[in-house]
Amino acid sequence: MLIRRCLQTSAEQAWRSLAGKDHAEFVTAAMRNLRINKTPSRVQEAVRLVFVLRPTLLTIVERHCQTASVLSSGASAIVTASTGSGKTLAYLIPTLSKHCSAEPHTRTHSNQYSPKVLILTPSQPLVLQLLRVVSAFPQVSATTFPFPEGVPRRSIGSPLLAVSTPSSLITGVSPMSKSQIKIRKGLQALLENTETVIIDEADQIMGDKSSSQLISDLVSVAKRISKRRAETTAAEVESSQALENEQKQAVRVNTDIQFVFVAATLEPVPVETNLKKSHLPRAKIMKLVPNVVSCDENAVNTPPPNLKHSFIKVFNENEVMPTQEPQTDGGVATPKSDVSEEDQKLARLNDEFEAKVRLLLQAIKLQQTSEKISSASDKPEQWIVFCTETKTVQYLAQEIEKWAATEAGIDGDAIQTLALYRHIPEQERWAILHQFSQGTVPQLSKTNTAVGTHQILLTTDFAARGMDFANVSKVILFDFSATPEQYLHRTGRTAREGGHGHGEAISFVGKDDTKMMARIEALVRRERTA
Ligand SMILES: Nc1ncnc2c1ncn2[C@@H]1O[C@H](COP(=O)(O)OP(=O)(O)OP(=O)(O)O)[C@@H](O)[C@H]1O
Repeated sequence: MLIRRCLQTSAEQAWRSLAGKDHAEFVTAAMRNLRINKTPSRVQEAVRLVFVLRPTLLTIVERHCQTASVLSSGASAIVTASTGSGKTLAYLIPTLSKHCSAEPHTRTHSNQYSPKVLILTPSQPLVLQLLRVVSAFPQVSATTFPFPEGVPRRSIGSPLLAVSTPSSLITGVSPMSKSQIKIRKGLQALLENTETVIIDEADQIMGDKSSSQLISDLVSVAKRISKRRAETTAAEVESSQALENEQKQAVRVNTDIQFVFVAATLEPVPVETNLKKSHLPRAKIMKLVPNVVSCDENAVNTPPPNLKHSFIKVFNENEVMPTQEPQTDGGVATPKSDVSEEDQKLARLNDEFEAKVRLLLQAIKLQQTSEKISSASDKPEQWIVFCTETKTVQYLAQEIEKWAATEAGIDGDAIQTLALYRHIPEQERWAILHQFSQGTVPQLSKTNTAVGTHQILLTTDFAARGMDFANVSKVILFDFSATPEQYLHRTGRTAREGGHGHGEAISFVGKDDTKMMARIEALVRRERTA
């Protein structure tokens, strides 16, 4: 424990020392820190890595200093910071620099396909997004797990990093059977050379029964592997004459497989009284990995600093709901309405829905007309509209297109709607994600060149977590969030760029959403006044 703390402190000092350096010093210090081999190609790669990432790296080092130092030390950690604050690079930089700079694999076992770093994330789009981020590190060999079909294993070789979803991991390690024994056996083979396991969106993964069972299996398999490694290493180290006592202990410490749990939301906000504390994700993690270190880089469950929140009520606040029983008022009975309560509710929901559609169209029109004032930029204005149900996404996509084609003063050709949801064919889904993340609108043939283009992604919670689109200026909650966590993740698709980005979240609030709105307003106010 003491050795681990020493390692952590020295790593923290090393990372902190990078933050205040000028460029030349920075490169030298970073390279020394990354302990890159002095072979020409490695030096070139290291320089490229440091130069390409330098501005981001500097802020990350400053902002996520505790995370960088804890992860460099090899300790298991829970990393929490708000959406868009740069958690991905905050865990990738120390993890990859540690593994890239390590001397040639000292502990390679028979399974040459076992990755050094395994990352689990809840959905396939996030798997691909992560691989895109990792491609900025030229020396890192990364792949999906299961390994891509049709690619010979020889050409994959020994990947440094593999990314998977919980369900793909289970299928990959045990394709024919879902029996616990087979899965654990498969995990044993997969983790043979693994040194770090990262669980992104950890609250979502720990909140799902089968995924959380998988994490528990991973931890127990990792314990067994770590124990075996420790025994082997201890025997080798003890017999070595060259190492000092302290060095021998340090080698022993590093035989543990490191677990890193990453999340923007980890506890319900505020903690639900009817939930047992032991069922909460953080408690579950701490039970599984008792020596885990918490790196709460800013308070957990907080919205990004530059995000503006607006709530628009779409119901008549003065309307009095009829009660079920006839009321007596001074002896005069109020007659019971002919229309059933259920029908009245349906009529109200219908009115609210229509009001939301009108508001959305008005907002688009306002955007289009204000764009005429500012000169059109080459990048489209990007919005994300969240709906609860797929059928609302499909309906809105059609409605906006129809409206834009006929509405006076609107250049329909300048507006592109993209509808994204879970059950859309995979090819189409990738095309939409690619188009929106690139911010390209190739098929638009604007008639009015003074008008900027406007790209509107209509989606469900399928795209609420983790998706990183650089230029989203507005998130509209067409359907209000059911929980504060859902609110934080949906609205967190804007105001990103490591916390430097600005954005606006507009929520349409129905009568049934008022209690949740009060909770969320309190959360947002708490953050503003903090
Ligand atoms: N210091 C920085 N300056 C500018 N951009 C940054 C900085 N740090 C990170 N970014 C960028 O901010 C974006 C958001 O980062 P990332 O996807 O890691 O967020 P996150 O914290 O994981 O959010 P979420 O919880 O929503 O998944 C990325 O495009 C990243 O490159």
